[in-house]
Amino acid sequence: MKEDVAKDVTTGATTLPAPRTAAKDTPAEPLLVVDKLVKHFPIKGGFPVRRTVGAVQAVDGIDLTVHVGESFGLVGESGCGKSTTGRLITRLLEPTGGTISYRGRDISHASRKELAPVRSEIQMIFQDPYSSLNPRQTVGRIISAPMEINGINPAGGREKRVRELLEIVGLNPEHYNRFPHEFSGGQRQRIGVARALASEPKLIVADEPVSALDVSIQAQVVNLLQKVQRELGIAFLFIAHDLAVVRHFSQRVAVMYLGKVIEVGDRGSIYTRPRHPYTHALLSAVPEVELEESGKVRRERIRLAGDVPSPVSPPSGCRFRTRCWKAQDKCAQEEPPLVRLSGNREDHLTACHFPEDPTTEARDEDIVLDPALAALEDAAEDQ
Ligand SMILES: Nc1ncnc2c1ncn2[C@@H]1O[C@H](COP(=O)(O)OP(=O)(O)OP(=O)(O)O)[C@@H](O)[C@H]1O
Repeated sequence: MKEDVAKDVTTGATTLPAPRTAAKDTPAEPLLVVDKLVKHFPIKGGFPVRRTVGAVQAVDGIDLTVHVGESFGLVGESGCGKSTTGRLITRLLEPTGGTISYRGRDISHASRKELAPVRSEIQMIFQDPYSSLNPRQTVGRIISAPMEINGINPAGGREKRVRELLEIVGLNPEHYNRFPHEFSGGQRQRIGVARALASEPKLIVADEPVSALDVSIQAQVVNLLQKVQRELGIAFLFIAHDLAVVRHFSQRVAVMYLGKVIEVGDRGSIYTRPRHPYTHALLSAVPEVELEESGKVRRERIRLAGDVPSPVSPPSGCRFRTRCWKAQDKCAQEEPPLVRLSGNREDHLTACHFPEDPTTEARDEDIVLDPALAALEDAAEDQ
């Protein structure tokens, strides 16, 4: 992103510099490799001496690979360990076990000093655009801070670059000296995107970046992130509980349940032929308002019984078995490995002893997007 931002001569609009990778090519080079990653938060108890009496098994042995320039979606219900995974990858948290490799280098336990060159390349966008921006700093200060920290000196100076970034994210460069409270939620999230871009990242971990926003605004911010991902070739780990948003944005998707990845694969495969009952249930729970209105047959919604069990003492074997309508004795005894099932594409892996039928299809119709997101998706497909 050191390239100068070009002015479109016909419209005068600022456009993004040339992409680092051909956005529509299938990315193959691994950027981030997560191997058997574990994060257990200790629970302290006892009196008078406090000791560890248990652990919250927030992330319990997950494998993920994000390729250069790829958008990878991580989905699952609240509490399944998505945010913890994002914070481990950005090294805001120290892993309990496993490894995180970035561009072939193990950064799992790298010191602050060792992490310094990597920190600028891996950025995070947070869920809450209100608490993630310092209210006492101007927008200019907020966005230029990563450049200062990482010693980035763009041609023309940092202020010029901040103004360019404001324009790239759809904000008025004249608002350089304004404070966060002067902006709406969507605008604040755009400031968060500009701040993430300021350090010229190769990977952005976006943790529920639109879930706090109004649906109409969500579409705009997703559109911006998609533009950034495609045009700058920045890889994204897009964390969301909303399958519709992830489908719109991500080329590959991993589904988490209680600290484990239970299914992973390319978007088409996961959404049209989910093999894990949990993925199937999540897909069936996406609102089908439009489907009803259009008179199409309504797919039966799978209602998951009960709540997600406690990550302090997760069920034996398959963690989903206590809510699964297909569970048998084997599910309590043996943890199902995450493997390719027959009939699936090579990169579609599922952890289930009794998976869904591979011929189950037309799942696409289960996913009815909010009209604003649907319009956006249509526009993206036309490009
Ligand atoms: N610092 C912490 N100390 C103890 N437990 C924690 C800590 N952070 C997260 N947890 C627990 O780890 C589990 C996973 O939390 P996490 O926030 O990663 O889930 P999530 O899928 O991102 O959910 P949400 O969307 O609600 O944030 C939860 O049970 C949570 O209570």
